[in-house]
Formats: sequence, structure tokens, C-alpha cells
Amino acid sequence: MAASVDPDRTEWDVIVLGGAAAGENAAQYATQFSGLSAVLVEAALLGGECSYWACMPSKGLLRPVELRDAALHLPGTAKLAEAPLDVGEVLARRDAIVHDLDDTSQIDWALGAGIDVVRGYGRLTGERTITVTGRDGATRDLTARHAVVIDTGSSAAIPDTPGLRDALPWTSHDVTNLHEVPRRVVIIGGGVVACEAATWLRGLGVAELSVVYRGERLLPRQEPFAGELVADKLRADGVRLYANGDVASVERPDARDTGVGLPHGGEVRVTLGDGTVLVADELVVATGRTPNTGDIGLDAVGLSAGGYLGVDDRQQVTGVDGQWLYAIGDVCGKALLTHMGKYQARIVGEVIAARAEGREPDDGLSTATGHAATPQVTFTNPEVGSAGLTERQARDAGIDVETVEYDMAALAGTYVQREDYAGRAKLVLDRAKDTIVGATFVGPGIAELVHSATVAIVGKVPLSALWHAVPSYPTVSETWLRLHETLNAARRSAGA
Ligand SMILES: Cc1cc2nc3c(=O)[nH]c(=O)nc-3n(C[C@H](O)[C@H](O)[C@H](O)COP(=O)(O)OP(=O)(O)OC[C@H]3O[C@@H](n4cnc5c(N)ncnc54)[C@H](O)[C@@H]3O)c2cc1C
Ligand SMILES: NC(=O)c1ccc[n+]([C@@H]2O[C@H](COP(=O)([O-])OP(=O)(O)OC[C@H]3O[C@@H](n4cnc5c(N)ncnc54)[C@H](O)[C@@H]3O)[C@@H](O)[C@H]2O)c1
Repeated sequence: MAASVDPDRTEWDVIVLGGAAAGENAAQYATQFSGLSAVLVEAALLGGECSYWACMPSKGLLRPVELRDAALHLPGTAKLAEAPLDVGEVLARRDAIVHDLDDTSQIDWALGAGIDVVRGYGRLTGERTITVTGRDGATRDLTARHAVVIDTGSSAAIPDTPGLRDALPWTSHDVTNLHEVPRRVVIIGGGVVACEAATWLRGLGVAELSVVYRGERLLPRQEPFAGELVADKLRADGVRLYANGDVASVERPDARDTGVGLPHGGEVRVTLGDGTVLVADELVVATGRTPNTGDIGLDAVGLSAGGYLGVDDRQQVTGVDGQWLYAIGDVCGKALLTHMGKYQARIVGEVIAARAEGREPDDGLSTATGHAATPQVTFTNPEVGSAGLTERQARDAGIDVETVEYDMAALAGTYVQREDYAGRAKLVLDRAKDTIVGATFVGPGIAELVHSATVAIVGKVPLSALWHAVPSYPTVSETWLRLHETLNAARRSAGA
């Protein structure tokens, strides 16, 4: 189908509400071999959070910080790295990475792929129908012949702490698109966003940085040692960590909306539950996400607004008859990660194409297998990479668990990287099947190691077969060999 942006067109085979990367993939997979037509309805920038406000700018800010830290800890480059980062250049590269918040290249991609784009805010109005409101307030009614896919994503959640909203704190949008580096910053939250943001803010020169979070540990969804190793490094870099830190109130007398990434007013005072007062020039809220389902017309199709959308393994929304409504990405709450949203999109696109032809999709068109191995890399220093289940999750799932851990600092492959390498690996095994159900690696430069674990988990490769997968010397992948040897030794001594 030729691309068109015909302003009078009202009907397509597939409507995707929300044009993030996942939505783009769903439209592509639904149309590419089927002859179906699709339109993306996008209220802001085509490409969504990841391209402009999340994954891409954050990784662009983290890379120079990581590189300088690695150089500082290697004889021969340490002196070269003593100079602080060139903040102007780092921010300019970040701006290039987010295309100066211009989505022309993504629009060109969509139209080139034969996918239409309608700009505006869409709401369901009934079965397979959406009303889009443009920036000028004009409305347009769209109908889908076969399917509607919801990809409206999520937004930063702001807790109901007294004074917090009125203080106009930075969210992930501001901290990834910062234009000034404040001298003193308080971050509320201890998850992925907080830990990554603390890493780049300190690296870019924030002089006083405090992180206040609920619970004992950073990165609470990971194996406990992950948060501990990240905390050790943040502390060593001068970041103050407030575990079990409840924020009682926030005061900022002259909060002002100065624009994205600029300080939103003057000094801010953050009072913790134990009476500690932290004074800063900016406050960052990183306490989780809220699905964007509050105002997308869910009541028109019999669903409640505000929560995550329940879906089955074909990403079809549960509680709606007729096999026409699907949801992908953050909005379905399965895994708030770009690559998992795009995986769901690939499956959903093919499911829609099959059903449009009148056939039920084959069993392989299910997101169950991929989700059982969900990989994630947190780009802190050290990096935290994981796939599948933690030990806790595996035990809760009733699996007969066996675990093995290894200190990655003992590898030749990590010693050549830096003298002070600190890292740890852990495998979670299903004892009965002798297969891996979870893996965690923590250390500088482990990001690319994660996919080997994902392959082992998805392929259900027995350990006896993995033993013959020989890692190159001297690489970080030799972690696999040492984990095998450690496990064999433990099994032998248990047997003896
Ligand atoms: C700081 C940060 C860093 C991150 N880093 C990573 C990372 O490194 N790797 C990773 O895998 N994940 C990362 N994530 C998570 C990742 O950004 C999200 O999982 C991903 O963006 C979710 O994509 P999505 O498809 O759900 O939609 P979103 O990216 O949330 O986009 C939804 C789109 O829908 C549009 N929209 C919403 N409602 C409507 C409507 N009613 N009508 C029309 N359009 C609408 C919005 O304008 C938006 O463009 C990060 C998140 C944050 C906050
Ligand atoms: N590299 C990546 O893959 C990457 C990077 C960033 C974000 N993400 C995704 O984005 C999602 C959102 O990340 P996030 O860090 O915002 O959320 P999160 O749910 O991962 O972490 C929230 C943190 O805030 C703490 N918290 C919650 N309420 C609090 C309060 N009132 N006071 C103090 N602490 C409080 C929690 O204890 C937790 O530590 C994650 O699920 C993650 O998958 C991924």
C-alpha cells in the first residue's frame, strides 16, 4: 500500500494508538507481508519515550562517564582522564542522539514502510473506533477494519508526598534532557532510573548528590548483590545514599516552570521521616511509572481507566470480546523495557495478520517463551545484567532451585580491563531439568554477556551441553567456564 497522509481518510485495517518504537513494530509486522494497511496515532513525537526521553539520551549521557571511569582506573590512561568531562560536548552529543527532539526521520521511516501517521491525541469511542483530537482542537474519527493496538506507554509516577508536586521536581524527561548541571541534587527512588541518573549526574559534575529510597537496597528487583555492588561504587564516588528513606515533605518557595531540563526554581528542602533535611538545587523523582490509560476511552469498551491493561500471551486485551483489541509495551505492565515491548509488537503484528486472513495463529505466536527469559541491562557503573528469574522468583514459582556464584574479579578477562574490577555472576538452575532459569552478571562491561544467558534460557540448553560451549581467552565470557567449574566442585563435594 502506498503511504498517504490523506486528511480525509477514516478507515485502515489496523490502528495503533501511540507511536512508540513498539507501535511502529506492530504496524510494520501487521502490514509487511499481508497487504493490510495501518496507521499510527501519535500525540507527541513518533518514536515515544525511548528515543527522546529515556533509553537513548540516558545511554548517551552514561557512555562518556563510563569511559572516563575506566580510563581513570587503568595505568597508562589514568592521567589522561583526570580532566573533567566536557559537559557541553556531552550534552551536544545527547542532543544529536535525540535528533534535537525532532521526529522527522521516524515519520520518513513510517511513510517509507507504507504506514500512515495521524498526529493527535486518540481515545477509544467504541469497538474498533478511535477519535483523534489534533493540537488545534479539531477531531477526526478513525475506524479499524481488523484491530486496534494500544501502545500509549507510561509516565513518571509522582508520590503524594506533601509539597512534592508543587516543587515541580524533575522527572525522567528533565534528567535525560538536562541543559544545566545543578550543583546539589536529591534523587527520590532507588530503581533503575534513579541508579542510572545518579551515575551520570555525578559523572557530569553534580557536587552534592543524595539518593533517598525505600527499602534496604538499590535495584530491589534484582539479585541482592547487584544493588550492593552499585551502592558500593556510588558511595566510593561520593554519592550519599539514604536507604529506608521516606520523604516526609518537600518545600520550594519559588518553584517555576522554566522548561525541560532547567532548574525549576530555587533551593528545595527535602525533609526525611527521621527529621534529616537535605537542601538541593534540584530534585529528581524516579519512583516508578504510571500506565497512560487514564484518558484513552477505556470505559467506551467496558474497561476501567488508570491501570495496566491485562493481556493474554498473544497480547490480546482480556475482558473485551471480538479479537480486535491488543496492547503492547509499558501499558500492559509485563516488562517495562523497550526490547520487550518490541518483541510483543512483532508477535502481535503477525497475530493480527493471521487473524485477518481468517486463520488462528500457530502456537509459536505467543509471548510466553520470551517473557520467561526477560533480559535487562542497567547501565550503571558497574553494569547490572540479568535474564530470567532471580533466586527468590524461582523459589516462589515452586522450582527446585540450585544456585552457583562466581567472583568475576578473578578472571584474566576482567583483570586486563581494569585493576580494581569488582563484579559477580550468579546462575539460578532448575535442578530437576539441569537447565538455567535465571542469570545475573554485575560488573563493568557485562552488558553483552546477557544475551548468552537469554539464549541458554530460551533454548532450555542442559548444562551438560553448555559445557562444550568454550568461551574465548581472555574474555569476560569465561565467567561461564568458572561457573561450571564452581558448580561441579560443589556437586562433587555434596556427593562425597
Ligand atoms: C530514564 C529511562 C531510561 C530507560 N532506559 C531503558 C533502556 O536502556 N532500555 C530499555 O529497554 N528500556 C529503558 N527504559 C524503559 C523504556 O523507555 C520503556 O519501556 C519504553 O519507552 C516503553 O515503550 P512503550 O512502547 O510502552 O511506549 P512509550 O515509549 O511510553 O511511548 C508511548 C507513546 O504513546 C503516545 N501516546 C500516549 N497516549 C496517547 C494517546 N492517547 N494518543 C496518541 N498518542 C499517545 C506518547 O506520546 C508516546 O509517544 C527507560 C525508561 C526511562 C524512564
Ligand atoms: N536500562 C534499562 O533497562 C532501564 C533504565 C531505566 C528504566 N527502565 C525501566 O523503567 C521502569 C521504571 O523505572 P523506575 O526506576 O522509575 O522504577 P522502579 O519501579 O524500578 O523503581 C522505583 C524505586 O523507587 C522506590 N520508591 C518508590 N516510591 C518511593 C518513595 N515514595 N520514596 C522513596 N523511594 C520510593 C522503590 O523502592 C524503588 O527503589 C523500570 O521498570 C525499568 O524496567 C529500564
